[in-house]
Amino acid sequence: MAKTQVYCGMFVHSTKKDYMRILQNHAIGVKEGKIVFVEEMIKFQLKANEKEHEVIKLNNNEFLMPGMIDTHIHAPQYPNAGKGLDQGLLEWLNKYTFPTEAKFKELEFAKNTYRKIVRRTLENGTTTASYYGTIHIDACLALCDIIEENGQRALVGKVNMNANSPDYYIEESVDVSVSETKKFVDEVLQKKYPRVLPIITPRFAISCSQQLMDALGLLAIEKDLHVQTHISETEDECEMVGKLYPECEDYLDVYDKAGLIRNKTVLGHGIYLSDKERKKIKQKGASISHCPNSNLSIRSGIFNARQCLSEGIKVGLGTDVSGGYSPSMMDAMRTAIHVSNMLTIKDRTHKPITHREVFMMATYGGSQALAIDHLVGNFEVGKEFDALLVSLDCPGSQVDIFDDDTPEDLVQKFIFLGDNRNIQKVFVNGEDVLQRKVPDVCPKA
Ligand SMILES: Nc1nc2[nH]cnc2c(=O)[nH]1
Ligand SMILES: [Zn+2]
Repeated sequence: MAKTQVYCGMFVHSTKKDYMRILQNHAIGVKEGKIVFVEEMIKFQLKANEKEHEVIKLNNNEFLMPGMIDTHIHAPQYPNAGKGLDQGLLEWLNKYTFPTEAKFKELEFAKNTYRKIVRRTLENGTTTASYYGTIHIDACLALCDIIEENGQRALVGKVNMNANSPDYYIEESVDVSVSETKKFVDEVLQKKYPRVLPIITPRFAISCSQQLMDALGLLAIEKDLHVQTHISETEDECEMVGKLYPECEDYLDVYDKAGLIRNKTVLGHGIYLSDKERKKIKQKGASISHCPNSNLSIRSGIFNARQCLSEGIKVGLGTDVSGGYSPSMMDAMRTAIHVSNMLTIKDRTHKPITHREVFMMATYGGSQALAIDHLVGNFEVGKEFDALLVSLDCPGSQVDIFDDDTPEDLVQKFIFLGDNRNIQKVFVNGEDVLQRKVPDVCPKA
């Protein structure tokens, strides 16, 4: 019989009550990938038994935290990460993004690129990602296989677009777009991946007709699927949506009329949402993916995370590669703080979000945003053990520790000064997936 792995030391996670709860001298028991107990070390020591337990002791400068959850990332845009940030959203899509995504018709190119982004995000501590693919079904299916092979947890969306898109990158008709999506969803579900699910992914209201969104909304309801899309990211985009859908009350209403706003819906950005739209998002149990690096890099706007959190809206963080140049959720945490600080600089009555809120949004908040908080997101008994072993004194660490640093200071220092070198192990369902032997990444892709 497999032993229960028992990690002993310091843990940090978020709960329903606390954005950041630190447990010192605690023990977490993990059996068959699941958390079976969380208790004080003294209590565990009373029942510890060599035959049943494999004890792993953390040192003083190490801690465990939940794996990070990237609620919005475009896998096919990874080749563009760190370049082409000289345009605003709509021009950027046409000049850089659509030409790159069109290349995913080529399956080998797709596979090589997807291997790189999945490895890179895992190394940076992303245990779950909600990926946008492209319109190409074969490439999206390959992305699912590669995620599975590498041991990551994910939602994967075949992108839908049948309007206002270039001739070389558009789906032929509503029928083709819907039937390809159904085929993708069915194939993914049939494969019964333990940790990969399909997500309905209309790109945004500009590139989908109402008829297409209606059909996708029906499909999501019929099969109880997740949904992801973009909303209110830039002012130009909002203006164009107003012109394209004059019969709708507002941007959210375009999606809501189609049945796309559900408790499994994650909306990217939402910078320019009205009070009424936010109220409806909350009512419907949908969520927002805040992508701060992208919002600054392509100059979309300043999202008010404090407002959404205080209204009780579920908010996760996203990298939005490649509108955001960094695939790291640590970058997303830091940049979210800076974006919120900008609001305080403009208005001193604004209460900025802190390391505690961003930690929650990168972990538990992300799991709530993707409606997978019954499975992962924190260290509750019964959940799968998706976790990071963080070491602040590992080789290459850029974090220096001082005698008067408190446990919370260590976590703060990791958020602000840490990087992937401090992430020593990445557990998904109890397995250190960085140790997996996976096919090599082709250097030329
Ligand atoms: N940031 C971002 N916004 C979008 N809106 C529609 N498509 C995209 C995209 O690929 N990236
Ligand atoms: Zn995006």
